Amino acid sequence: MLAETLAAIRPADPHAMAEAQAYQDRLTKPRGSLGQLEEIAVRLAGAAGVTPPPMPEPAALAIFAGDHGVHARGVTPWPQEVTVQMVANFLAGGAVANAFAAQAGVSVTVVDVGVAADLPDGPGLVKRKIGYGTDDMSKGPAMSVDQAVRALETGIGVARDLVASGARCLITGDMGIANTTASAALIAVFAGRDPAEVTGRGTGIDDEMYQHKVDVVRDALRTNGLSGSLISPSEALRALAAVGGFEHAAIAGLILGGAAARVPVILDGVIAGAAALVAAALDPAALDHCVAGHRSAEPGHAVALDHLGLRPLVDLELRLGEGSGGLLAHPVICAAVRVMHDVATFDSAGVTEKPV
Ligand SMILES: O=C(O)c1ccc[n+]([C@@H]2O[C@H](COP(=O)([O-])O)[C@@H](O)[C@H]2O)c1
Ligand SMILES: Cc1cc2nc[nH]c2cc1C
Repeated sequence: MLAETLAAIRPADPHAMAEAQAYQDRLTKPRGSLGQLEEIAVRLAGAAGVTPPPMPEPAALAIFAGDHGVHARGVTPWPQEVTVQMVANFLAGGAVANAFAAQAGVSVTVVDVGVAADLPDGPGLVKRKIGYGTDDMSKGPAMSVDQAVRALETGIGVARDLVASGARCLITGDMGIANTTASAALIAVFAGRDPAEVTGRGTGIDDEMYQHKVDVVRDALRTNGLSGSLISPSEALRALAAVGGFEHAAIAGLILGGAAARVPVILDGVIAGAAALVAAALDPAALDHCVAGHRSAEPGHAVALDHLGLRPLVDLELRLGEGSGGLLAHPVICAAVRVMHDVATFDSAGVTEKPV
C-alpha cells in the first residue's frame, strides 16, 4: 500500500500554476494585493493540476492518538492517561479541536494508533491500535520498522476513506502526551540539527525538565545511531521507527494518502511538521499538496517548516496540537481559493487597469 501510494503521487503541475498566477493578475485587485493568499491559491492549482483549483471543502480533521515509552523518562509534567482521557473528550465533543471544527464546519475523526489503554467502541472512533504506546526511544528503537510501516499505512487508509466519503481537504491532528519529545528527535534527525535547537517546552515545562528533555533527545539519537540528515527512503523508515511515534507515522501516511488523491492536506503544529519531514523524505512531491496551517510556539516547528520550504499561514503562538492551528487556517485557505472562483476580471467588470 505504501509503495502504491508513493507511485501515485504527482508533483505540482507547473502549467496549472502559471495559468493560476496569470489569472490572479487579471482579477480586480492590484497585483499581489492578496499577499500569501495568492501564493496559496497558485500552489493549490498546481497540486490539483487545474485552474481554478477545486474548493477545499468539505474538510475532514483526523486526530491520531498514541502514547510514548519515552514518557517514563520524565519529559512532560502530564500523566500518560491524559492521552486516553482526551480521546474520550474528543469523542464527546468537548475539546478545543471540536470547538474549532464546529466553527469551521469540519468533520472530526479520531484514530487510535497506539494509545496505552483500551478504548470502547463508539461513533467517531477508528480503532487501529498498533501497540500500547511505543517503547522508550532513549533505550532502543521506539517501534519496529514493520510497526512504523503499519502506522504509515493506517494514515494512508484513513486518507483514502475520508476522501471516499467526500472530503476534499484533510487536516492533520494529534494527541499524545510526550509526543513533543519524539517530534524534537525526528526534527533533529531529518533537518540535521542539534537537539538543543529543536526541543521545546511542549505542554509547558520548567528549566530543569527542559534541560533533561534535551538530554533525553540526545540519548535517543545516540542509542539509535542517528546523526546528520537522512534522506534515502529506507533510512527514513528506520529513523521514523527509531525515534518517532505511532501518530507521527500515521500523519506522514495521511499526508502521502492526501497527496496521492490530489487532495490538499493542511498541516497543524510541530507533530505534523515532524511527520511532514518523514513524508518528504519518502517523496518530496508530497509537499506540493501540503499547506502549513500555522506555526506553533515549539522551536522545532519553525526549523521543520524552514527545512521543508513551507510558509505557515497563521501565527497565534498556539502550542496545543489536536489540529487546532490547521482548523483555524482552513477558512483562510477557502477564501484564497474562492477568490479564483468568484472575483471578476478587469475585462469582465469593465474596471480600468493601471497603465503599464
Ligand atoms: O502542535 C504543537 O505544536 C504542540 C505543541 C505543544 C504541545 N502539543 C500537544 O501536547 C501534547 C504533547 O506535549 P508534551 O509536553 O507532553 O510533549 C500532545 O498531545 C500535543 O498534541 C502540541
Ligand atoms: C489537557 C491537554 C489537552 C491536549 N490537547 C492536545 N494535547 C494536550 C495535552 C493536554 C495536557
